[in-house]
Amino acid sequence: MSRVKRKKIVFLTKKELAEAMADYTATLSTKFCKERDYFTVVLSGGDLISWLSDLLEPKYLESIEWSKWHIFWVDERVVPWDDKDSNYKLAIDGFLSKVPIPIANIYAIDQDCAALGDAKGAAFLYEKCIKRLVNQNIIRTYKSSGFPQFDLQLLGMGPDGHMASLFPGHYQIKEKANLVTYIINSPKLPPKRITFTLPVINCASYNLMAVCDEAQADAVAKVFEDNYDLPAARLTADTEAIWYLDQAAASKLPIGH
Ligand SMILES: O=C(O)[C@H](O)[C@@H](O)[C@H](O)[C@H](O)COP(=O)(O)O
Repeated sequence: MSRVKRKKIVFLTKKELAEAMADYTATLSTKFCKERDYFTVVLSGGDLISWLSDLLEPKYLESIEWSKWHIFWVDERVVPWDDKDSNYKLAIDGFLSKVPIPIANIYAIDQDCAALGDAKGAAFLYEKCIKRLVNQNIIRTYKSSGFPQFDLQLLGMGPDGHMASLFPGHYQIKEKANLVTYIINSPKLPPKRITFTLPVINCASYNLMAVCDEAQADAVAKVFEDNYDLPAARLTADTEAIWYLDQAAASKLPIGH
């Protein structure tokens, strides 16, 4: 399994963090569109989507090869697509409806499972969708493992140290065989969710974890002490695992860290 050491950059403001995230994403878009004609991007929920709005600036809007983007979710709440808690809805409303990514390249969870609250079915069908795209070579595979390798994942962390829907003390963090798993008693509401498993998350070429605000500062400090009880401390990547923090989120890191 990939084991790159996590890096970090601390930004003075959220605005600077968002600008840097847009620049990072645009640079990787250029790289992967040139190398393989596709750019596979994995989103999470939470505040992340609002920070992506810098990509709507004309300099990016006009230069990015949006038609080559393929969009996935590292985790999704199993609620109807139009529910206020849906990560799909959040991303569509805040970002995806404003850029020319073909709708066929946006891979939401199965609509019926979402409407019925069928987390197990949603996880099964999302895994099937990922495997189909691996067979079509839209998603690469990680070395010889056959695991999907996404180009860029944009992640967030909760104050308890969860990432995606992998929560401390819940067994999903140990899942190694499946690509996608599910939880029906998530400590963060809503309770039913699907999530990529840790091996899939860590196979990605680039993982950018963006964390702002003081509520996450204790968890950030524990992650950088390598406290692996926190799922987010286990984040690596094939090429780069980078943490973008604002000053408040970084405020409990030891001086000089
Ligand atoms: O759907 C979700 O709940 C998530 O994808 C989750 O993993 C999120 O990324 C973190 O909880 C950070 O959320 P905030 O950005 O809101 O702190």
